[in-house]
This record gives sequence, structure tokens and C-alpha cells, in this order.
Amino acid sequence: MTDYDDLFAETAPDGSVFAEKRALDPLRPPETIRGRDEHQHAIAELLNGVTEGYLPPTVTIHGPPGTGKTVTTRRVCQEFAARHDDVAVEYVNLKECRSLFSAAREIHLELTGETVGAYEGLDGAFAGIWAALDEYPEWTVLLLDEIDHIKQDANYDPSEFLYRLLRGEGKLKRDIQLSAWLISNELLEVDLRLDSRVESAMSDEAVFFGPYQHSDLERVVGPQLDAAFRDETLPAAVREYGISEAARRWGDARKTLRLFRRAGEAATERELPAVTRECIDANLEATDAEDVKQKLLNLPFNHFMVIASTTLGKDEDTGEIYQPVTTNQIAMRMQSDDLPEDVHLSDRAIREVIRDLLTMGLVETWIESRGRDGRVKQIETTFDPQWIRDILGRYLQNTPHLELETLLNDK
Ligand SMILES: Nc1ncnc2c1ncn2[C@@H]1O[C@H](COP(=O)(O)OP(=O)(O)OP(=O)(O)O)[C@@H](O)[C@H]1O
Repeated sequence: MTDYDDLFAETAPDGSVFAEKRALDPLRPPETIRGRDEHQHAIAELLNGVTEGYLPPTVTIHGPPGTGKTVTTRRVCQEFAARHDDVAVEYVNLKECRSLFSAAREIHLELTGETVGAYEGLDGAFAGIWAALDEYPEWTVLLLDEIDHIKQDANYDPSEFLYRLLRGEGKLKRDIQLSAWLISNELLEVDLRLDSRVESAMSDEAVFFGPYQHSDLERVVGPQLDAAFRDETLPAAVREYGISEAARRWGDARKTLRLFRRAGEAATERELPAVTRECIDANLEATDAEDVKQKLLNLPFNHFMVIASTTLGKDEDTGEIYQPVTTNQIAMRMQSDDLPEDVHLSDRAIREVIRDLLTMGLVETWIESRGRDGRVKQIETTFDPQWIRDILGRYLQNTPHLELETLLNDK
């Protein structure tokens, strides 16, 4: 039987470097928005349009992850609404929405507190949205976070959803003043391939949040680091090193907070009196590996298979994965008789996938001259190829091709 007194005593942090670890929790709303004055200014200027009787039908807010898009936009909009009775702000995160209907249902739920039945469909959800907004203050700012997720609906065009939101009959009939703020990592027109009818209904107002530079990042996470660590447990040189590396690699505040939390945990675990550079280094590598693995897990099947096939050759002496590989080698593997026919890819499809992988930053390619044999394209992953093999089973589990795991692992 477990002795819980012993168990809890054993696992209680001893000599921790933290004073208040939760200060590093990126889910806690920050007390103040730091280092984004220009952005706050731009957002406030757009909102102040109501004093002249105009809000743009759309505002796109875009930029890489962890750059403060959500916290900044939400805070400024909420503060504005708190000072203007004729303005309402609603926030909906569409991250979990796999269909246009579920996105409309989420918005409906936020506005009314009620769920739309599946039988009511997209039409029913929008009818409910317009009826709810009719009762709202004169101006409504609807913040739609992670809007790019609506592209996951294979049955509908995302343009359909945005067109309804902007030009829906129920909206026009009631003369509803809705300003939809679309928050995403990508440029929407490109990412969602919006059609011209939607593009012309959107306004070109946009606010771009770039990756944080070193000094911004210091300003953004500095107060959280001060609160999180005990005196002297995060030496200035180590703190400086962690922030420089985080700015150089990511420019992402969320990842920076995670890096320092983990580095602190590593120091406590190793019973060190303070966080060291090695604690930072170990976690930089772990954070990069996690991010790349997540990216790989989200790849479409053909893309995953092509990148997995760059890891199939092993060096006979060392047993290490052999890279670079050529397009021909990938083609031989993707067209091999060992693989089921429906997994085979043509040379052309392989070339297209490689181009996509290059754009995603997952592979590097270059041309090598081989004398009489001509010029050969070389392909290499931009990260340790072993990371692909580490997640092979996890990826294939969610596909109809679980049997490929054994086949690929034998290589
Ligand atoms: N300017 C800032 N001031 C204070 N905290 C910030 C700032 N920017 C980012 N943060 C911290 O980083 C976390 C992540 O920020 P936020 O969610 O706004 O990023 P995002 O750009 O919307 O990211 P994603 O695209 O991944 O949703 C916040 O919860 C907050 O803890």
C-alpha cells in the first residue's frame, strides 16, 4: 500500500529556486500590456471610429505565435467598451472548431448562452446570431481568435462563412453594426484562399504583430521573471542569455515563459542553488524538439510520408540516419513494392510536397553537381531526423495505415 505521507514528503519541492512559479503561467492574463504601445495605439485609433460613426467591417490581426496578439487586442477592446455604453466586445476562440457550423455555434453560444441544435444547421446558427445582435448595443466588436481553423472543414469553403458574417441577409436587414476582428498566425487572404466577393466585403485594416526583439522580450517577460524567482536564483547573465536565445530563435513570449519555468524546474531537480546556463541549454533543445514534433504531427499524410522517407537510410557503421538524400531516393522509397499501392506517390507529387516542406522550414535543399551524372538535388531535414522516428507511431495511429509503423521501423 502507498504511504501517502512518504509520497508527499518525497515529492515536496525542497530548496526550490521559485518564489512564485505561477507568475510564469502564460494563461494568466498579464496585469499590464508591455512593449506594445504602437499596437495599442493603432487598435485604439480604429475603435475610436465609433465617435465618428464608423467601425471597419473587418480588422485582421496577424503575426507569429506568442507575440501578444490576443492579450493586447482583447485588453484594448475591453477597456474601450468599458468606457462606451454603445460598444460591446465579445471574444470567441475557434481553435477547436472543425467545421463552419461549429464555428457559428460557438459564436452563437457566446452571444446568447444557448447551444444551436445540429438540425438547425448553419442557417439556424446565423439566424440566432443576428437575432441576438439586434438586442446588443449599437456597435459590436467580435474578436474571432484562431480564425484560420475554419479551413479544416473539408465540405465547405471558408469564404462562405466569412461572406455570411459580413454580408448575411439577416444582418443587412436589421442594419447590424458588426466589426469582425480576425486574429490568426497567417495572412488570411492567402491562408484561407478567400474569394474576391469576400475580399471586397472586407476592409483592409490590419495590425501586424512581429516577433519580439530582445529588448521587447525583456520588457514583456521581465516583471514575470522578477516575481517568479527567489533573490539571486536567476543570475543576471543567465537571464540575459535565456532572453537572447529566446529572441533569436522564436521571438515568442509564451515559449520564453515556458523556457524559464522549465530551466527553474531543472535547477530545483538537480538541487542547484541557482539556474545555470546548462539548465537553459537543455530546455532550449527540448522546446525546439517539442515544437518540431508538433509540426510533424500536424502534417498531411503525403507530407509526413515524404519527410519520413528521408530518414530510412542508415549508415552501416554507425547506425545513424543517413542524410542528405536525393529526390530519386525518396521516389524509390515512396514507390517501393513494400508499401501499399494507395500510399505510392508520383515523382511530380513528391516534388510538390518537397517544395511545401521547404516553405514550412522543415527541410533544406541544394543542388550538387555530379560531373557527368549532371546536377542532383540534395534534401536534408532542418532538425535531428531521429525526431521523426520518435513520433512515427503516434502519427500513424491517427491514420488508416498503422501497419506502416513496423514496415518503416524495419528500415
Ligand atoms: N505585450 C505583452 N505584455 C504582457 N504579456 C504578454 C505580452 N505579449 C505576450 N504576453 C504573454 O504571452 C502570452 C501569450 O500571448 P498571446 O496569447 O497574446 O499571444 P498570441 O500572439 O495571441 O499567440 P497565438 O497566436 O499562439 O494565439 C500571454 O498570455 C502573456 O502571458
